[in-house]
Amino acid sequence: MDAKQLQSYKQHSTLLSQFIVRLSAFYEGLSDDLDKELQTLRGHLSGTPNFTLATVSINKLNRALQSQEITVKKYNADAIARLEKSIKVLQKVVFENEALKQNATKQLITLHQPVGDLFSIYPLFQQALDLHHSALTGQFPDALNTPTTADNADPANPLYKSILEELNQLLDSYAQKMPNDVKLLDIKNKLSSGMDEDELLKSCVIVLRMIVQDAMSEASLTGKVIQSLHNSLAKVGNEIQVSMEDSRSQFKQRQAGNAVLQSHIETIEEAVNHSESFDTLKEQTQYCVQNIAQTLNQQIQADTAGQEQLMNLLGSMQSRIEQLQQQTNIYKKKLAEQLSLSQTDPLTRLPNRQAYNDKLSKAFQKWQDTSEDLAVAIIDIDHFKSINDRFGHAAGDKTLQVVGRHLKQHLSKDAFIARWGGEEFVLLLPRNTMKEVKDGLEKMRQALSELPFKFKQEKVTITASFGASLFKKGDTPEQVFDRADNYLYQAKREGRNQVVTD
Ligand SMILES: Nc1nc2c(ncn2[C@@H]2O[C@H](COP(=O)(O)OP(=O)(O)OP(=O)(O)O)[C@@H](O)[C@H]2O)c(=O)[nH]1
Repeated sequence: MDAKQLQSYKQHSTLLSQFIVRLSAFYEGLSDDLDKELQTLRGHLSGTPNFTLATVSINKLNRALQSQEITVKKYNADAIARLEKSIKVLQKVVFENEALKQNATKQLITLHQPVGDLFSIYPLFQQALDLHHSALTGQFPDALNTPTTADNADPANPLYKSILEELNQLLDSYAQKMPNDVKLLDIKNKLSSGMDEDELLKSCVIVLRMIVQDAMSEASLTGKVIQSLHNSLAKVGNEIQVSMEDSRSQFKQRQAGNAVLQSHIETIEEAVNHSESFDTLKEQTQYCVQNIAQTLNQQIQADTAGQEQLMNLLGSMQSRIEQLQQQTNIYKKKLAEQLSLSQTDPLTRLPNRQAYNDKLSKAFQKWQDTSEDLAVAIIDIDHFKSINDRFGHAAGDKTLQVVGRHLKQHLSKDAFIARWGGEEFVLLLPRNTMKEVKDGLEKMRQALSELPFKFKQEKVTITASFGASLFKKGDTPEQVFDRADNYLYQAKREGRNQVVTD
């Protein structure tokens, strides 16, 4: 080897050593054993490289890297499984947000593609993070290819909107229970004047804490009532036990007394049969009669004491049972109130969706049994958002109350109305032909459009769109509801303020 070749060889080996040192630093962090060996290798190659020792180190690293490959594959598979799980959870949470739901589905499809190396997992994490970020803030990063909004708490974001609505409804129901609660009033005020994302989250936490506390005190009250019922029943049980034992011992005493009486009577019989003189007979009989009178007296006393005891016991049992009845009545009333509260929309005081579902299942059963006509109608106030936007949330609330009352007033006795949610109401109309349903809804619609609303000195016309459908053979409640809902959207599409039916 000449000097030139030697020089070139030295240059190559220095370059290679530097490259290996850099590459080894890049791979640091995969495992402690690898890190140690990589450090050793870097030591052998830095300064004046010692290739003999470096070769030993490289051989060791080769073996270690082979087993690391399996670990990395497992790590990738685990990470993908976790990502999939978290996106599926997210999908359930954002089920009302079409854009997010679609992005989540796209992500799931990407996650099903094979992932080879360690680095291709990072973009997947990045996408999942973006998706979660969008769900939390309503912002859609460019990576998700969806429109972005500058404002985190974009009021047009459906998720933000639905959280606001839910919060509003919760506040309404709690405001009835605690009309003077400062925190609730504060949240209500902030809600009506607009909330940013931070405030919305803080308010949700406060309301959640309130719900948990309420549920806990409810449970503790229930526990106390049950405990008190249990104690009263245990006392009644003990008293009955004592009374039964007393009765048993009284019965034994009476039997003993009867035996004494019997023996005195037998003695008299004996005396009558065998006495030799009248005086002896008289003496013996007198003695026995005295004993009989004494025994009878004792028995009468014991009976009276026993009866008094029994009367006392019955008296105390009666008052305890009355007490129990009072307690159970109070509790029954409370349960009935709770049931009615849980089935009532706090704002309009109309039955809520839960109550509608209960009523529907009964009405559906009846329709199956009797085949009597049954219709479902859905009513949606037109451009309701603009009432909120122009006159404020409180005006929107008032409108919902007035419209709810108006609709209820126009219903026949056996019809049922519930607030479905937001600005939507749902009706169950039994024993009406389609024509009768349509005529009735038409009158309702007409009368609503003539109601004199006035906000901030401005006269406002409120109208609503109606969709209705009759149960037909083989229908499920969901199918009828969907048909009515489609008619409602047809009414909206065709200009609003109209009724569309089968
Ligand atoms: N004040 C108030 N507003 C509510 C309540 N529930 C829902 N909303 C609002 O109702 C509005 C409904 O708006 P959209 O679904 O866009 O419908 P819309 O403006 O009625 O328009 P169309 O239905 O298409 O005629 C949203 O702005 C909700 O915030 C509530 O309890 N009180």
